[in-house]
Amino acid sequence: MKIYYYWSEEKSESKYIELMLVLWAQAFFTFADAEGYDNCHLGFMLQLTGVRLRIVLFYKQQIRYCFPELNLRQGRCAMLVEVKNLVKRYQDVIAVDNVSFSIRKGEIVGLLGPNGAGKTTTVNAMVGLTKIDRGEIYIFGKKLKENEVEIKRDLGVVPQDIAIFEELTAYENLMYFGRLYGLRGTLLKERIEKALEFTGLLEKKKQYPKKFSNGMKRRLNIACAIVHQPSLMIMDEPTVGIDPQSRSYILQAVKELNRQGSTIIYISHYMEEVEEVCTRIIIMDHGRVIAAGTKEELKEMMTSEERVTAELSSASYTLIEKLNKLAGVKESYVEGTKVTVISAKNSKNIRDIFGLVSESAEVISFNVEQPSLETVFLTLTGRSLRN
Ligand SMILES: Nc1ncnc2c1ncn2[C@@H]1O[C@H](COP(=O)(O)OP(=O)(O)OP(=O)(O)O)[C@@H](O)[C@H]1O
Repeated sequence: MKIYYYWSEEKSESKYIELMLVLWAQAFFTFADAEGYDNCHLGFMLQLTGVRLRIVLFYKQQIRYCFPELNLRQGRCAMLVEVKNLVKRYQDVIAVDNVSFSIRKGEIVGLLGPNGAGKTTTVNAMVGLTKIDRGEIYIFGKKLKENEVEIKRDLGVVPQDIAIFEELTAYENLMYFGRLYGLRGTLLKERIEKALEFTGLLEKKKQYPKKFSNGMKRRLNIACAIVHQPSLMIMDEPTVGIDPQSRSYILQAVKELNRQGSTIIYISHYMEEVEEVCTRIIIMDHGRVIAAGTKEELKEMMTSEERVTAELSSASYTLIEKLNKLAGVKESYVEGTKVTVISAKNSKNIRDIFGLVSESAEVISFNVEQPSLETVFLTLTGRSLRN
């Protein structure tokens, strides 16, 4: 079992005592590296503030024991983002209805839902653009309400509507946004070059965005959001209205940003994009979170049966009778030369099905059908994602 230890970033008055404590602890435990808590089941945290020592034990990223008192702020350190019971109303419309979720460092979390589901309102609240009616938001372990300026310094936002200056060149746009984040001098120039290179716009740096295609504008929008190399990126539908080539470029860039250390919240109503880039998905509808998990977990949650189809050189009713007698098979039927077999979940009868169909005729194709996220969404909401 790996053990993780975490040092609070609060100023300690004695680094020497901290060091002694670590040396003492190391005599008893094997440590995982400080970044590795995601894989750790058990951990402890020592914090020394002034003369006060606090010991926190956690299990599966949850605080289980804290001495001398439970300090929730520290408890949230394992989570990069925590949204709790968020409510936002616009007159009669409840845009966000008691939404709670948390995000760990290193994740790419997809916020998926149809138009009007409450996705943009949720992230606008997270970046302080929308005043909320109820709830709490913690980012980097700090309460947004009290630490907005500090939090925003390490946050990158790609808004749904392209937010660039058409009358400034691509380079000047980045200069503007870089300065907003406090970058100056050589560091600013280096970061601009990097952001332009990253988004494939280096050769266009002296050009004005009004001459850019929509895809290039979207890429410049992203460059402006990453120029200060934020730890957390929020991308609100960054691929709307662009050509497939630019879309693929942006999706690759999202993955690369994550490899370089950014945690990403990716909002979309394109199921296939979310499936491609996200490590976890939160599905919203009518202002609520209706499901969350990895795509495999979501599919698993929704599937009650397994479906196998086989295209054969010829298909007979004798084969159907034999298939129907197999353990776990609920139903099988034939349409022309195509045979479909529906079994209960986890029947583990694929080998037997293949055995029977291949005995009976030549197998042209054999597919074990996987449920799509679209099916998951339909099952959960009763409507298609892009209605
Ligand atoms: N400024 C506003 N004034 C009034 N109602 C609003 C406002 N902003 C959003 N709404 C309403 O709140 C609900 C949630 O909207 P929101 O934009 O958060 O959804 P969304 O999931 O981001 O949708 P989309 O994919 O279309 O951006 C909708 O019913 C919308 O009409």
